[in-house]
Amino acid sequence: MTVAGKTERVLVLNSGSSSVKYALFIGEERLASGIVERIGEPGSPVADHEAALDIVAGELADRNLGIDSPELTAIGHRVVHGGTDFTEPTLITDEVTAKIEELVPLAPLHNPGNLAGIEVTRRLRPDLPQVAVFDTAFHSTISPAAATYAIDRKLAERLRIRRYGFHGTSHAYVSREAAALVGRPGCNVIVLHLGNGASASAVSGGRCLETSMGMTPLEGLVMGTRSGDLDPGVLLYLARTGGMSFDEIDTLVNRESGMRGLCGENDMRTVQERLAAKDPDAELAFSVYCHRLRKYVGAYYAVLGVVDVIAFTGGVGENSPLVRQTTLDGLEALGIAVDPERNRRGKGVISPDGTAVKVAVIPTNEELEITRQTLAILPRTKRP
Ligand SMILES: Nc1ncnc2c1ncn2[C@@H]1O[C@H](COP(=O)(O)OP(=O)(O)O)[C@@H](O)[C@H]1O
Ligand SMILES: CC(=O)OP(=O)(O)O
Ligand SMILES: [Mg+2]
Repeated sequence: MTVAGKTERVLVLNSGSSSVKYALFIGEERLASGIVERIGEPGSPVADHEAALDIVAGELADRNLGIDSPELTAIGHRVVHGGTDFTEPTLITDEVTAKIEELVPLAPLHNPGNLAGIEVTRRLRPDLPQVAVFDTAFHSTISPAAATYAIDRKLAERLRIRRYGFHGTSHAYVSREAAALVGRPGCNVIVLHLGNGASASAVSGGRCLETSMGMTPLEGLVMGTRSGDLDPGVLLYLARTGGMSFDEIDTLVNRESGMRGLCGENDMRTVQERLAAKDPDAELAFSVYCHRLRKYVGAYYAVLGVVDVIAFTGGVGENSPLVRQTTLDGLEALGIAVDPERNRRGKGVISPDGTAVKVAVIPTNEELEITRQTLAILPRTKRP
Protein backbone atom coordinates (compact mmCIF):
# COMPACT_ATOMS: atom_id res chain seq x y z
CA MET A 1 0.00 0.00 0.00
CA THR A 2 1.51 3.31 -0.96
CA VAL A 3 0.43 6.88 -0.57
CA ALA A 4 2.30 9.57 -2.53
CA GLY A 5 4.83 6.95 -3.63
CA LYS A 6 5.82 6.05 -0.06
CA THR A 7 5.19 2.60 1.39
CA GLU A 8 3.17 2.93 4.56
CA ARG A 9 4.58 1.65 7.85
CA VAL A 10 2.09 0.95 10.61
CA LEU A 11 2.85 -0.14 14.16
CA VAL A 12 -0.02 -2.12 15.71
CA LEU A 13 -0.46 -2.47 19.46
CA ASN A 14 -2.85 -5.06 20.85
CA SER A 15 -2.84 -4.42 24.61
CA GLY A 16 -4.85 -7.11 26.36
CA SER A 17 -5.74 -7.76 29.98
CA SER A 18 -2.43 -9.49 30.71
CA SER A 19 -0.42 -9.19 27.50
CA VAL A 20 0.72 -6.71 24.87
CA LYS A 21 1.10 -7.98 21.30
CA TYR A 22 2.73 -5.77 18.69
CA ALA A 23 3.38 -5.94 14.98
CA LEU A 24 5.08 -3.64 12.49
CA PHE A 25 3.80 -3.70 8.92
CA ILE A 26 5.22 -2.33 5.69
CA GLY A 27 2.11 -2.23 3.54
CA GLU A 28 0.55 -5.63 4.26
CA GLU A 29 3.85 -7.34 5.03
CA ARG A 30 4.64 -8.12 8.67
CA LEU A 31 8.21 -6.90 9.35
CA ALA A 32 8.35 -7.73 13.03
CA SER A 33 6.06 -8.87 15.79
CA GLY A 34 6.17 -10.04 19.37
CA ILE A 35 4.31 -10.45 22.62
CA VAL A 36 4.91 -9.48 26.26
CA GLU A 37 2.88 -11.73 28.56
CA ARG A 38 1.92 -12.22 32.22
CA ILE A 39 1.64 -8.50 32.96
CA GLY A 40 0.92 -7.85 36.63
CA GLU A 41 0.80 -11.54 37.58
CA PRO A 42 2.45 -12.62 40.83
CA GLY A 43 6.15 -13.32 40.29
CA SER A 44 6.13 -11.77 36.80
CA PRO A 45 8.97 -9.33 35.98
CA VAL A 46 6.45 -7.18 34.07
CA ALA A 47 4.66 -5.07 36.69
CA ASP A 48 2.19 -3.15 34.53
CA HIS A 49 1.33 -2.05 30.98
CA GLU A 50 3.84 0.81 31.04
CA ALA A 51 6.60 -1.70 31.80
CA ALA A 52 5.33 -3.97 29.02
CA LEU A 53 5.37 -1.08 26.55
CA ASP A 54 8.94 -0.25 27.57
CA ILE A 55 9.87 -3.82 26.63
CA VAL A 56 8.02 -3.53 23.30
CA ALA A 57 9.80 -0.23 22.53
CA GLY A 58 13.14 -1.83 23.45
CA GLU A 59 12.57 -4.88 21.24
CA LEU A 60 11.66 -2.65 18.28
CA ALA A 61 14.69 -0.39 18.86
CA ASP A 62 16.98 -3.45 18.99
CA ARG A 63 15.85 -4.30 15.49
CA ASN A 64 16.32 -0.70 14.29
CA LEU A 65 12.56 -0.37 13.99
CA GLY A 66 12.10 2.01 16.93
CA ILE A 67 8.90 3.89 17.74
CA ASP A 68 10.96 7.04 17.07
CA SER A 69 11.52 5.95 13.45
CA PRO A 70 10.79 8.80 11.00
CA GLU A 71 9.52 6.19 8.54
CA LEU A 72 6.52 5.31 10.68
CA THR A 73 3.22 6.43 9.11
CA ALA A 74 0.75 5.69 11.88
CA ILE A 75 0.05 3.65 14.98
CA GLY A 76 -3.04 1.41 15.17
CA HIS A 77 -4.43 0.39 18.55
CA ARG A 78 -6.82 -2.43 19.39
CA VAL A 79 -9.45 -1.04 21.74
CA VAL A 80 -11.79 -3.66 23.14
CA HIS A 81 -14.91 -1.67 24.09
CA GLY A 82 -16.21 1.13 21.88
CA GLY A 83 -19.76 1.16 23.29
CA THR A 84 -22.30 2.73 20.95
CA ASP A 85 -20.05 5.75 20.28
CA PHE A 86 -17.49 4.02 18.08
CA THR A 87 -18.55 1.79 15.20
CA GLU A 88 -15.65 2.66 12.88
CA PRO A 89 -11.89 3.05 13.16
CA THR A 90 -11.34 6.43 14.77
CA LEU A 91 -8.48 8.94 14.79
CA ILE A 92 -7.43 9.29 18.42
CA THR A 93 -7.83 12.71 20.05
CA ASP A 94 -8.15 13.77 23.70
CA GLU A 95 -11.91 13.59 23.30
CA VAL A 96 -11.68 10.01 21.99
CA THR A 97 -9.46 8.84 24.87
CA ALA A 98 -11.88 10.44 27.35
CA LYS A 99 -14.73 8.41 25.84
CA ILE A 100 -12.68 5.19 25.92
CA GLU A 101 -12.02 5.96 29.58
CA GLU A 102 -15.77 6.33 30.20
CA LEU A 103 -16.22 2.80 28.85
CA VAL A 104 -13.79 1.23 31.35
CA PRO A 105 -16.62 -0.06 33.60
CA LEU A 106 -17.94 -2.07 30.63
CA ALA A 107 -14.56 -3.75 29.95
CA PRO A 108 -12.51 -3.45 33.14
CA LEU A 109 -10.04 -6.17 32.16
CA HIS A 110 -9.32 -4.70 28.74
CA ASN A 111 -9.89 -0.95 28.18
CA PRO A 112 -7.35 0.22 30.84
CA GLY A 113 -4.54 -1.68 29.06
CA ASN A 114 -5.65 -0.28 25.70
CA LEU A 115 -5.57 3.24 27.15
CA ALA A 116 -2.11 2.71 28.66
CA GLY A 117 -0.79 1.79 25.20
CA ILE A 118 -2.40 4.85 23.64
CA GLU A 119 -1.03 7.20 26.32
CA VAL A 120 2.54 5.93 25.98
CA THR A 121 2.70 6.10 22.18
CA ARG A 122 0.95 9.48 22.02
CA ARG A 123 3.55 10.83 24.44
CA LEU A 124 6.39 9.37 22.38
CA ARG A 125 4.95 10.30 18.98
CA PRO A 126 2.55 13.26 19.24
CA ASP A 127 3.32 13.94 15.56
CA LEU A 128 1.83 10.66 14.27
CA PRO A 129 -1.79 9.83 13.49
CA GLN A 130 -2.96 7.17 15.94
CA VAL A 131 -6.07 5.18 15.22
CA ALA A 132 -8.32 3.16 17.53
CA VAL A 133 -9.83 -0.01 16.04
CA PHE A 134 -12.63 -1.33 18.23
CA ASP A 135 -13.46 -4.99 18.95
CA THR A 136 -17.12 -4.02 19.17
CA ALA A 137 -17.32 -2.20 15.80
CA PHE A 138 -17.94 -5.20 13.52
CA HIS A 139 -20.87 -6.28 15.69
CA SER A 140 -22.65 -2.91 15.58
CA THR A 141 -24.86 -4.33 12.78
CA ILE A 142 -26.58 -6.94 14.98
CA SER A 143 -30.34 -6.34 15.12
CA PRO A 144 -32.20 -4.98 18.16
CA ALA A 145 -33.63 -8.50 18.56
CA ALA A 146 -30.09 -9.85 18.99
CA ALA A 147 -28.67 -6.91 20.95
CA THR A 148 -31.40 -6.40 23.55
CA TYR A 149 -31.48 -8.09 26.96
CA ALA A 150 -35.00 -8.77 28.22
CA ILE A 151 -34.83 -6.41 31.20
CA ASP A 152 -36.45 -3.04 31.94
CA ARG A 153 -35.80 -0.91 28.86
CA LYS A 154 -35.40 2.47 30.57
CA LEU A 155 -32.88 1.08 33.02
CA ALA A 156 -31.00 -0.66 30.22
CA GLU A 157 -30.87 2.55 28.16
CA ARG A 158 -29.70 4.67 31.08
CA LEU A 159 -26.87 2.28 31.95
CA ARG A 160 -26.04 1.31 28.31
CA ILE A 161 -26.86 -2.33 29.03
CA ARG A 162 -27.09 -4.22 25.71
CA ARG A 163 -25.11 -6.83 23.81
CA TYR A 164 -22.07 -5.36 22.04
CA GLY A 165 -19.87 -8.37 21.10
CA PHE A 166 -16.05 -8.52 20.91
CA HIS A 167 -13.14 -9.93 18.86
CA GLY A 168 -14.72 -8.00 15.97
CA THR A 169 -11.51 -7.45 13.99
CA SER A 170 -10.95 -11.21 14.03
CA HIS A 171 -14.55 -12.02 13.04
CA ALA A 172 -14.34 -9.42 10.23
CA TYR A 173 -11.03 -10.73 8.91
CA VAL A 174 -11.88 -14.44 9.15
CA SER A 175 -15.40 -14.11 7.68
CA ARG A 176 -13.93 -12.22 4.70
CA GLU A 177 -11.27 -14.91 4.22
CA ALA A 178 -14.01 -17.56 4.43
CA ALA A 179 -16.01 -15.79 1.73
CA ALA A 180 -12.88 -15.65 -0.45
CA LEU A 181 -12.42 -19.39 0.09
CA VAL A 182 -15.82 -20.16 -1.43
CA GLY A 183 -15.59 -17.27 -3.91
CA ARG A 184 -18.88 -15.68 -2.83
CA PRO A 185 -18.89 -12.41 -0.86
CA GLY A 186 -22.61 -12.89 -0.15
CA CYS A 187 -22.18 -16.21 1.66
CA ASN A 188 -23.19 -17.14 5.21
CA VAL A 189 -20.41 -17.92 7.69
CA ILE A 190 -20.21 -19.10 11.29
CA VAL A 191 -16.89 -17.95 12.79
CA LEU A 192 -15.61 -19.71 15.91
CA HIS A 193 -12.82 -17.58 17.44
CA LEU A 194 -11.31 -19.82 20.11
CA GLY A 195 -8.38 -18.22 21.92
CA ASN A 196 -8.03 -17.54 25.63
CA GLY A 197 -11.17 -15.48 25.25
CA ALA A 198 -13.59 -17.16 22.85
CA SER A 199 -16.59 -16.04 20.81
CA ALA A 200 -18.76 -17.15 17.91
CA SER A 201 -20.45 -15.04 15.25
CA ALA A 202 -23.00 -15.47 12.47
CA VAL A 203 -22.11 -13.39 9.41
CA SER A 204 -24.18 -12.96 6.25
CA GLY A 205 -22.75 -11.17 3.22
CA GLY A 206 -20.07 -9.58 5.40
CA ARG A 207 -22.62 -8.27 7.95
CA CYS A 208 -22.61 -9.62 11.47
CA LEU A 209 -26.07 -10.84 12.57
CA GLU A 210 -25.25 -12.44 15.93
CA THR A 211 -22.33 -12.91 18.27
CA SER A 212 -21.88 -14.76 21.53
CA MET A 213 -20.22 -12.16 23.75
CA GLY A 214 -22.51 -9.58 25.30
CA MET A 215 -22.25 -6.29 27.21
CA THR A 216 -18.89 -7.58 28.45
CA PRO A 217 -16.50 -10.25 27.11
CA LEU A 218 -17.93 -12.72 29.64
CA GLU A 219 -21.06 -14.04 27.91
CA GLY A 220 -21.21 -17.05 25.62
CA LEU A 221 -18.65 -19.80 25.13
CA VAL A 222 -16.60 -21.52 27.80
CA MET A 223 -13.17 -19.78 27.83
CA GLY A 224 -9.76 -20.29 29.39
CA THR A 225 -10.67 -18.56 32.66
CA ARG A 226 -14.17 -17.12 31.99
CA SER A 227 -17.43 -18.99 32.58
CA GLY A 228 -19.35 -17.80 29.52
CA ASP A 229 -23.13 -18.27 29.80
CA LEU A 230 -24.34 -18.67 33.35
CA ASP A 231 -27.85 -18.49 34.83
CA PRO A 232 -27.89 -14.93 36.29
CA GLY A 233 -29.51 -16.52 39.32
CA VAL A 234 -26.15 -18.16 40.10
CA LEU A 235 -24.61 -14.71 40.68
CA LEU A 236 -27.44 -13.67 43.01
CA TYR A 237 -27.13 -16.95 44.90
CA LEU A 238 -23.35 -16.55 45.27
CA ALA A 239 -23.87 -13.09 46.77
CA ARG A 240 -26.86 -13.84 48.94
CA THR A 241 -26.24 -17.40 50.11
CA GLY A 242 -22.55 -17.87 49.28
CA GLY A 243 -21.66 -14.61 51.06
CA MET A 244 -19.34 -13.45 48.27
CA SER A 245 -18.65 -9.76 47.53
CA PHE A 246 -19.08 -8.31 44.02
CA ASP A 247 -15.31 -8.17 43.59
CA GLU A 248 -14.98 -11.81 44.61
CA ILE A 249 -17.70 -12.83 42.16
CA ASP A 250 -16.02 -10.75 39.42
CA THR A 251 -12.71 -12.52 40.03
CA LEU A 252 -14.45 -15.91 40.14
CA VAL A 253 -16.29 -15.62 36.82
CA ASN A 254 -13.57 -13.74 34.92
CA ARG A 255 -10.35 -15.30 36.18
CA GLU A 256 -11.10 -18.54 38.02
CA SER A 257 -13.81 -20.13 35.89
CA GLY A 258 -13.97 -21.67 32.40
CA MET A 259 -11.43 -24.42 31.83
CA ARG A 260 -9.38 -23.29 34.83
CA GLY A 261 -12.39 -23.55 37.12
CA LEU A 262 -13.39 -26.97 35.81
CA CYS A 263 -10.00 -28.68 35.80
CA GLY A 264 -7.46 -26.20 37.20
CA GLU A 265 -5.90 -25.56 33.79
CA ASN A 266 -6.70 -22.89 31.19
CA ASP A 267 -4.23 -23.95 28.48
CA MET A 268 -5.99 -26.29 26.04
CA ARG A 269 -2.72 -28.09 25.23
CA THR A 270 -2.36 -29.25 28.84
CA VAL A 271 -6.06 -30.12 29.06
CA GLN A 272 -5.60 -32.39 26.03
CA GLU A 273 -2.52 -34.07 27.52
CA ARG A 274 -4.57 -34.84 30.62
CA LEU A 275 -7.42 -36.12 28.42
CA ALA A 276 -5.04 -38.60 26.84
CA ALA A 277 -4.26 -39.84 30.39
CA LYS A 278 -8.03 -40.19 31.06
CA ASP A 279 -8.07 -37.52 33.78
CA PRO A 280 -11.79 -37.21 34.71
CA ASP A 281 -11.66 -33.45 35.51
CA ALA A 282 -10.07 -32.73 32.13
CA GLU A 283 -12.65 -34.99 30.45
CA LEU A 284 -15.55 -33.09 32.01
CA ALA A 285 -13.98 -29.69 31.21
CA PHE A 286 -13.37 -30.68 27.59
CA SER A 287 -16.90 -32.02 27.15
CA VAL A 288 -18.45 -28.85 28.64
CA TYR A 289 -16.29 -26.73 26.30
CA CYS A 290 -17.25 -28.64 23.14
CA HIS A 291 -20.92 -29.03 24.11
CA ARG A 292 -21.30 -25.25 24.56
CA LEU A 293 -19.62 -24.62 21.23
CA ARG A 294 -21.86 -27.16 19.48
CA LYS A 295 -24.96 -25.46 20.92
CA TYR A 296 -23.84 -22.15 19.41
CA VAL A 297 -23.18 -23.77 16.02
CA GLY A 298 -26.78 -25.07 16.07
CA ALA A 299 -28.15 -21.71 17.20
CA TYR A 300 -26.29 -19.79 14.50
CA TYR A 301 -27.34 -22.32 11.88
CA ALA A 302 -30.91 -21.36 12.77
CA VAL A 303 -30.10 -17.61 12.77
CA LEU A 304 -28.57 -17.84 9.28
CA GLY A 305 -30.99 -20.38 7.77
CA VAL A 306 -28.31 -21.55 5.33
CA VAL A 307 -24.65 -22.00 6.26
CA ASP A 308 -21.89 -22.01 3.65
CA VAL A 309 -18.78 -22.02 5.85
CA ILE A 310 -17.93 -22.84 9.47
CA ALA A 311 -14.51 -21.25 10.18
CA PHE A 312 -12.32 -22.23 13.15
CA THR A 313 -9.76 -19.65 14.28
CA GLY A 314 -7.69 -18.49 17.31
CA GLY A 315 -5.08 -20.54 19.17
CA VAL A 316 -7.47 -23.42 19.97
CA GLY A 317 -9.50 -23.25 16.75
CA GLU A 318 -6.38 -23.28 14.58
CA ASN A 319 -4.47 -25.94 16.50
CA SER A 320 -6.87 -28.44 18.02
CA PRO A 321 -8.18 -31.14 15.64
CA LEU A 322 -9.82 -32.77 18.66
CA VAL A 323 -11.94 -29.69 19.51
CA ARG A 324 -13.02 -29.35 15.87
CA GLN A 325 -13.89 -33.05 15.52
CA THR A 326 -15.70 -33.35 18.87
CA THR A 327 -17.71 -30.16 18.36
CA LEU A 328 -19.02 -31.08 14.92
CA ASP A 329 -19.37 -34.84 15.40
CA GLY A 330 -22.61 -36.41 14.16
CA LEU A 331 -24.02 -33.37 12.32
CA GLU A 332 -24.13 -35.00 8.87
CA ALA A 333 -27.91 -34.44 8.69
CA LEU A 334 -27.15 -30.68 8.73
CA GLY A 335 -24.62 -31.07 5.90
CA ILE A 336 -21.71 -30.72 8.37
CA ALA A 337 -18.82 -33.20 8.48
CA VAL A 338 -15.09 -33.23 9.20
CA ASP A 339 -12.63 -35.30 7.16
CA PRO A 340 -10.22 -36.91 9.68
CA GLU A 341 -7.12 -36.61 7.51
CA ARG A 342 -7.80 -33.02 6.44
CA ASN A 343 -8.62 -32.15 10.05
CA ARG A 344 -5.28 -33.55 11.22
CA ARG A 345 -3.45 -31.43 8.62
CA GLY A 346 -5.52 -28.49 9.84
CA LYS A 347 -5.15 -25.99 6.99
CA GLY A 348 -7.93 -24.62 4.79
CA VAL A 349 -10.95 -26.82 4.11
CA ILE A 350 -11.25 -29.79 6.49
CA SER A 351 -14.68 -31.09 5.41
CA PRO A 352 -14.98 -33.89 2.84
CA ASP A 353 -15.69 -32.93 -0.79
CA GLY A 354 -19.36 -32.60 -1.61
CA THR A 355 -20.80 -31.67 1.81
CA ALA A 356 -23.19 -28.71 1.89
CA VAL A 357 -21.22 -26.79 4.54
CA LYS A 358 -17.50 -26.17 4.10
CA VAL A 359 -15.65 -26.48 7.41
CA ALA A 360 -12.33 -24.59 7.35
CA VAL A 361 -9.38 -23.65 9.54
CA ILE A 362 -8.59 -19.98 8.88
CA PRO A 363 -5.76 -18.39 10.90
CA THR A 364 -6.83 -15.01 12.23
CA ASN A 365 -4.72 -11.89 11.70
CA GLU A 366 -6.08 -9.15 13.92
CA GLU A 367 -2.93 -7.08 13.49
CA LEU A 368 -3.21 -7.02 9.67
CA GLU A 369 -6.88 -6.11 9.94
CA ILE A 370 -6.00 -3.25 12.33
CA THR A 371 -3.32 -2.06 9.87
CA ARG A 372 -5.81 -2.06 7.00
CA GLN A 373 -8.43 -0.19 9.02
CA THR A 374 -5.82 2.29 10.26
CA LEU A 375 -4.63 3.05 6.73
CA ALA A 376 -8.19 3.18 5.42
CA ILE A 377 -9.03 6.28 7.45
CA LEU A 378 -5.74 8.16 6.94
CA PRO A 379 -6.59 9.80 3.63
CA ARG A 380 -9.64 11.31 5.35
CA THR A 381 -7.60 12.72 8.21
CA LYS A 382 -4.94 15.38 8.49
CA ARG A 383 -1.54 13.79 7.94
CA PRO A 384 1.68 15.13 9.44
N1 LIG B 1 -1.46 -27.12 19.56
C1 LIG B 1 -2.45 -26.64 20.33
N2 LIG B 1 -3.48 -27.45 20.70
C2 LIG B 1 -4.47 -27.00 21.48
N3 LIG B 1 -4.55 -25.72 21.91
C3 LIG B 1 -3.58 -24.88 21.56
C4 LIG B 1 -2.48 -25.27 20.75
N4 LIG B 1 -1.68 -24.19 20.56
C5 LIG B 1 -2.23 -23.16 21.25
N5 LIG B 1 -3.38 -23.56 21.84
C6 LIG B 1 -4.25 -22.79 22.73
O1 LIG B 1 -4.56 -21.51 22.25
C7 LIG B 1 -4.93 -20.67 23.36
C8 LIG B 1 -4.41 -19.26 23.14
O2 LIG B 1 -4.97 -18.77 21.96
P1 LIG B 1 -4.69 -17.28 21.42
O3 LIG B 1 -5.60 -17.06 20.26
O4 LIG B 1 -3.23 -17.10 21.22
O5 LIG B 1 -5.18 -16.48 22.69
P2 LIG B 1 -5.34 -14.95 23.04
O6 LIG B 1 -5.12 -14.14 21.78
O7 LIG B 1 -6.76 -14.86 23.52
O8 LIG B 1 -4.34 -14.68 24.10
C9 LIG B 1 -4.35 -21.35 24.60
O9 LIG B 1 -5.40 -21.84 25.41
C10 LIG B 1 -3.56 -22.51 24.04
O10 LIG B 1 -3.65 -23.64 24.85
C1 LIG C 1 -12.40 -9.33 24.21
C2 LIG C 1 -11.58 -10.48 24.63
O1 LIG C 1 -12.06 -11.41 25.25
O2 LIG C 1 -10.30 -10.45 24.25
P1 LIG C 1 -9.16 -11.51 24.63
O3 LIG C 1 -9.58 -12.83 24.02
O4 LIG C 1 -7.93 -10.93 23.99
O5 LIG C 1 -9.10 -11.56 26.12
MG1 LIG D 1 -6.75 -12.96 20.99
